[in-house]
Amino acid sequence: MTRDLTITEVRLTPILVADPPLLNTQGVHQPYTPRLIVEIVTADGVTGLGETYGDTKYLELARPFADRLVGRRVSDLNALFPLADEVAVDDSRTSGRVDVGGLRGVQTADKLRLSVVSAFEVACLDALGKALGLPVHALLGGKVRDAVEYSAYLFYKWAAHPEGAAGEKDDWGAALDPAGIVEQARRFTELHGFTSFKLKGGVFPPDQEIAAVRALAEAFPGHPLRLDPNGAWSVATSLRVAEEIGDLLEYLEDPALGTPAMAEVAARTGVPLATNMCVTTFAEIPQAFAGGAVQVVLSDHHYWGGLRNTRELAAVCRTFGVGISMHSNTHLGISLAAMTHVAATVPDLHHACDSHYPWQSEDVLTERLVFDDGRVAVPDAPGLGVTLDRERLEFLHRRWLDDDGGLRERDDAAAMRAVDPHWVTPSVPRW
Ligand SMILES: O=C([O-])C(=O)C[C@H](O)[C@@H](O)C(=O)[O-]
Ligand SMILES: [Mg+2]
Repeated sequence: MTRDLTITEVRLTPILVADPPLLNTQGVHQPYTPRLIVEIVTADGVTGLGETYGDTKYLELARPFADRLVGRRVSDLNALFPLADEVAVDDSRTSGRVDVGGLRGVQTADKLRLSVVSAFEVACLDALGKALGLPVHALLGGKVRDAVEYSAYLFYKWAAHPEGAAGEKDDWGAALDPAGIVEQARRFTELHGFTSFKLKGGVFPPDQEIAAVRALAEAFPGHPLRLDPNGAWSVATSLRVAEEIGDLLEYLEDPALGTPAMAEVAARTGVPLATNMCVTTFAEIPQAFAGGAVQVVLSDHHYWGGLRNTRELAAVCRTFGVGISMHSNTHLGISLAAMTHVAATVPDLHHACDSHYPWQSEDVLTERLVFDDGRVAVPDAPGLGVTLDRERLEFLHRRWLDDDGGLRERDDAAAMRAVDPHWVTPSVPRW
């Protein structure tokens, strides 16, 4: 039977999804965060789904890119990259800028394009898989495991968004000290069975975060622990933390900002360093690997340009004896499915992946993905194996349409100013 894989329509739907008041070194998560849902429709009426960041800078690239795709085939994945190069990136988006206030490393024109391409690549793979009756992991060469392990992503958090701010209520309560973090971790294990834990740090002075890691180690002896202050510490502080709790950590994530500082820390501690900040593009790899700056790269298919690029990154890491795992920002089930498919195909994935998904009370799927014993079963249904809930999509899109513009750009520092009007993004090193 011949199939017509020609793309006849691309639908782009920006949405706002509820996000709890999670703290990081930049500030706090907004009550709602923007995401973009991509639907690619083929001549045969098959629809593929993808998901990426929904801030304006991505939307302004996604729209002209989507126009260029009509008439092409969902199997022409390599053509997505030169096609994306045709879309101009506004210089003001990149000059001297870092992504999301610095949480995701440099912001280059290529990286912005790749962050958009990734959603289209995933949507093409989903459509192709549905057309061929194959799961996405099969299109990537086949799974080497049946379930992918994720870690509990612990955050310092407030009980609620600031008084008067929009937002959904959550029942996690506040977590602002070691006891609160341990309680959050317990709840994560009860709900989802996670056995490894990552604490988002850089929020409180290092001694308080050291105390939280010690409390976790005491409550969960022998379980893998990570601490990620998003580059908030000096080299000296990073070394002190490594000295004090290094024996409790699976790895320390981006203790200091930038490859030279990470290399300095790495040279003077035996604690492995992971990053989703100093190696976020292929161009950054040579310097970081040559300098021994990182021992684990946290991939993220959104900004590395998709699932196939993630596998290429894994191959480069393997070549240089650098470990690989996965970073996460706020995301929904389409992306969790995509992460799970690609992670299932990477043989040397030896660390549990990060995922914000448990923090997301809203989704655009008819059925949420579940963590069982901290793992997501790799879907074997055609494509990604997920189904869009069009009513939910419409509802979340309506929220985006109704927003006066204040929430359409993720800005954790601005969200913090709702509570502390004098708050500015802390200069680095903060400690
Ligand atoms: O591992 C990381 O650095 C992150 O996950 C960055 C994220 O942006 C996270 O800090 C967040 O969303 O607050
Ligand atoms: Mg990180």
